[in-house]
Amino acid sequence: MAVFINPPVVPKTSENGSPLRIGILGAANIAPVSLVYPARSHPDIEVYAVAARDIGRAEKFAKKYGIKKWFGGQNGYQELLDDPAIDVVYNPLPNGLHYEWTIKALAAGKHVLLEKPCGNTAEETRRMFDLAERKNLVLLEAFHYRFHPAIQRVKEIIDSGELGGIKEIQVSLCFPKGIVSQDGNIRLNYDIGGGALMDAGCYTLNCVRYLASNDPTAIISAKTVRYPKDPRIDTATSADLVFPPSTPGGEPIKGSIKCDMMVPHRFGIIPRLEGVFVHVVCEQGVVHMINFPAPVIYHYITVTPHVGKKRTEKAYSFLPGSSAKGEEWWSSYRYQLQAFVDKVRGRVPQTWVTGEDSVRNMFWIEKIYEEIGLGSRPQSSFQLPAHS
Ligand SMILES: NC(=O)C1=CN([C@@H]2O[C@H](COP(=O)(O)OP(=O)(O)OC[C@H]3O[C@@H](n4cnc5c(N)ncnc54)[C@H](OP(=O)(O)O)[C@@H]3O)[C@@H](O)[C@H]2O)C=CC1
Ligand SMILES: O=C1OC[C@@H](O)[C@H](O)[C@H]1O
Repeated sequence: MAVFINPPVVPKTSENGSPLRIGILGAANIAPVSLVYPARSHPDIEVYAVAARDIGRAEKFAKKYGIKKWFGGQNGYQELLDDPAIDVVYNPLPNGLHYEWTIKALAAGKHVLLEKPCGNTAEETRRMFDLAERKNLVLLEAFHYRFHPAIQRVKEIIDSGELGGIKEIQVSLCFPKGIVSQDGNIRLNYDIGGGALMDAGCYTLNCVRYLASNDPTAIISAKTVRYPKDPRIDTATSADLVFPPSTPGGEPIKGSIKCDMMVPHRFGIIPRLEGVFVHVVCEQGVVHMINFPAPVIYHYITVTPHVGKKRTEKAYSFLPGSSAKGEEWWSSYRYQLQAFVDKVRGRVPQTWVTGEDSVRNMFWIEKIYEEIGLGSRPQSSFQLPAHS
């Protein structure tokens, strides 16, 4: 079994007395990989509780993953938030519920690790980060891939100038039909923030902005494939964007993003697996990375200069001698958890995704939805009661 899902279990040995205790809102499919396994090898965080709408489901999840406490039923999520033993909340609810439950968690005084995308709109995102700031709490949008050394290495290569200025950045996250089940999948439900651009596309947009070290200045074009059963949902979206030049007096960068959650199989039977990459064309060469969102499973970075030898790099951990922590088997989620705990504990994390970055990412998701004629996903009507 891959080490990242079966990591060495370390004793909880916090310098601060007891480890941080984290509670999960929802027995979400992603939670074992994104949090439960990574926390096993972190000495200073314990997955302490889970809440599910159905108490039986919460109990089953808790017992399966060795979680001490569970909450369920109509008030289960709120009971978890009200538990004074809990310091941190992980929010992997459907996108359209991110806002309400993050606001409630912050109001209850908890730090929040929030799944991507932050919410349905930039306005929701801004409000969440404002509240976190007012309450002096940590809030992070879980763009886990940013914490892994591999994408950081890609950025280091293009920023070093060894290949000259950046001309074009393409980021693609497309996966074969069948991965997103069509039966009740949250990604196909408009009311709770579904859509390919929200799901996979938020990574591609985040990544192109990260590599361009900038926000787009314009959308050149965008196109989409609508879900036949609900045309408000995109099953695939692509967009061509313009970014400011990477060098003074240089040409603007062209940024292209592509996401698809239902790529048809080759000859109708063979799943296509080639659609997950970052491709950067510079003045004097090209950098290509395979599998930027799940680099621990497998990745490679090829650097092809116009003149000179092509090379292939891999970056499963930071370079020896670096002060940054990490092991070759750490997943992007484990790197992310390291940074999150560091931040909560008042240390400087190796990497951070700022609130402003998250707000801008959401702003451009909405812009692209507007461009393709689908419009933003519905903004939450939730309001904190005045006394909170
Ligand atoms: N970081 C990453 O790599 C990934 C992140 N994600 C993100 O994580 C979040 C959850 O994704 P995923 O784990 O696949 O989702 P799930 O389909 O597992 O749903 C998550 C939880 O949402 C809860 N829920 C609450 N209300 C509803 C509702 N009305 N309809 C359906 N579910 C509801 C369920 O909780 P309960 O148990 O209480 O019933 C469920 O456990 C999304 O924001 C997604 O974008 C997803 C995959 C990968
Ligand atoms: O966050 C995610 O990452 C990988 C995708 O497969 C998934 O749909 C998405 O939610």
